[in-house]
Amino acid sequence: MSEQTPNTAANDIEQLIRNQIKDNKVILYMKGSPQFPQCGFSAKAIEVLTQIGRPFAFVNILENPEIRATLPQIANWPTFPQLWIDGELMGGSDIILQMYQSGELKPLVEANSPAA
Ligand SMILES: N[C@@H](CCC(=O)N[C@@H](CS)C(=O)NCC(=O)O)C(=O)O
Repeated sequence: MSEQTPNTAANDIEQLIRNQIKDNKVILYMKGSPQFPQCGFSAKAIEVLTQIGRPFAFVNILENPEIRATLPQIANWPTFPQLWIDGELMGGSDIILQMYQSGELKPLVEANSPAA
């Protein structure tokens, strides 16, 4: 039935996101790419993760409008970037920076991402 299509599509996107978060222990949803962040907040998150120096996955939400629309509802967090570690949302760029400065973030990333 055609009226089921939107819900089915939304469920597919939600499942895709849940799989990304499950399959990638450190994943950043961001605007642009690590090489070319397209927002100052995403650039700040990348600076921190680059300092930590462990591999991480990323999703460019500018190229994935469905993820951009759906993730904030799943996460209950309205903005990007979003850093997820081991299935949990850490937060956006302010929290990422705070956690880095407090010394909390580096060991957490290291525990969830082996050196390349
Ligand atoms: N203080 C926030 C700033 C992030 C923010 O305001 N992001 C905006 C502009 S890049 C955003 O994602 N808006 C929703 C959208 O563009 O979909 C943080 O710590 O991450």
